[in-house]
Amino acid sequence: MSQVSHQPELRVDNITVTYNNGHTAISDASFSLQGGTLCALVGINGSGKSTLFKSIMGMVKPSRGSVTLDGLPVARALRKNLIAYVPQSEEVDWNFPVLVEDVVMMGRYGKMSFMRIPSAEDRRQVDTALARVGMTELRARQIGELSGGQRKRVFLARALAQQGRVLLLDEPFTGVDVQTENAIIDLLRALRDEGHLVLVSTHNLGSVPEFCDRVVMINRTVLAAGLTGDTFTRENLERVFGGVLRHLNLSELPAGNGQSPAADRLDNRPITLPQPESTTVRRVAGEHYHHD
Ligand SMILES: Nc1ncnc2c1ncn2[C@@H]1O[C@H](COP(=O)(O)OP(=O)(O)OP(=O)(O)O)[C@@H](O)[C@H]1O
Repeated sequence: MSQVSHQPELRVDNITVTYNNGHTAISDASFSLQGGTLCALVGINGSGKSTLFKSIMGMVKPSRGSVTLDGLPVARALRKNLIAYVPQSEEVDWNFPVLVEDVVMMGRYGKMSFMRIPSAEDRRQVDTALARVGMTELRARQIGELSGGQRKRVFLARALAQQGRVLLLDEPFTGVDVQTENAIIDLLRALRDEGHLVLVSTHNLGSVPEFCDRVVMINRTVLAAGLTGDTFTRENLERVFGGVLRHLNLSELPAGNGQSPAADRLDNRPITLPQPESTTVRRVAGEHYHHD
């Protein structure tokens, strides 16, 4: 992606999303974000993070409220290819026989004619995107032959090739090694510096103050949103994660007075977001960590 000419504004206004089975996953959720921002979306399992992404992507339709980009209804913004989405890897069929470079070329489809014949520019953007995620050497491999971390890089490259102004990433750090996590973080920072709006859901709370300018905290609605130093506080973490946050030493976090950036307090400390399962092994802040 190149420097964006104009910084986008994403507005989510009072959206409510109810699935066909009657379950309301999000109620009255609102926040807005400007370009040149790297924002974390945090919340427990089932709090509605993927639902929020899917409603921004027009994949589920809110029964109330609206999502706009620069004042355009999101459907129009999507038709203009302004928003790119990197889904959770579980949502992808890995048995589908397709080469890495073809997956990345899919990011260009919205810019091609009906015949989908790639132009020199399309090929150049695919080359650039593959290089930015360090996957040039594996471009001719089948996607199903790659490791989990490599697959994540490929889908990130597909989003880069799309050249959207807004980039949504659903848990890009799950199952990746520290080196890949650092590479992804560096890339997201570069995109932010180029003026893109990057919204990333993550379970790795320890890395949030380190790399995110802003945070949106949800549990079926937006409970807090703002600058990380003001928002990623003990008080708000307790509201979002409640009693399940027993592994976090809350006394070491700021109390929520906006004075003290949480980043100073969280360096190199493993913080976990407990899962509903009774026993999980999770990589937290670069370490393998076991809890019951
Ligand atoms: N297609 C669907 N039909 C009915 N309910 C759904 C559907 N998709 C999700 N839900 C429910 O909506 C709620 C929010 O789900 P969502 O996937 O948005 O959560 P999440 O925050 O992304 O969770 P996780 O951290 O586990 O990925 C959950 O209770 C889930 O069971």
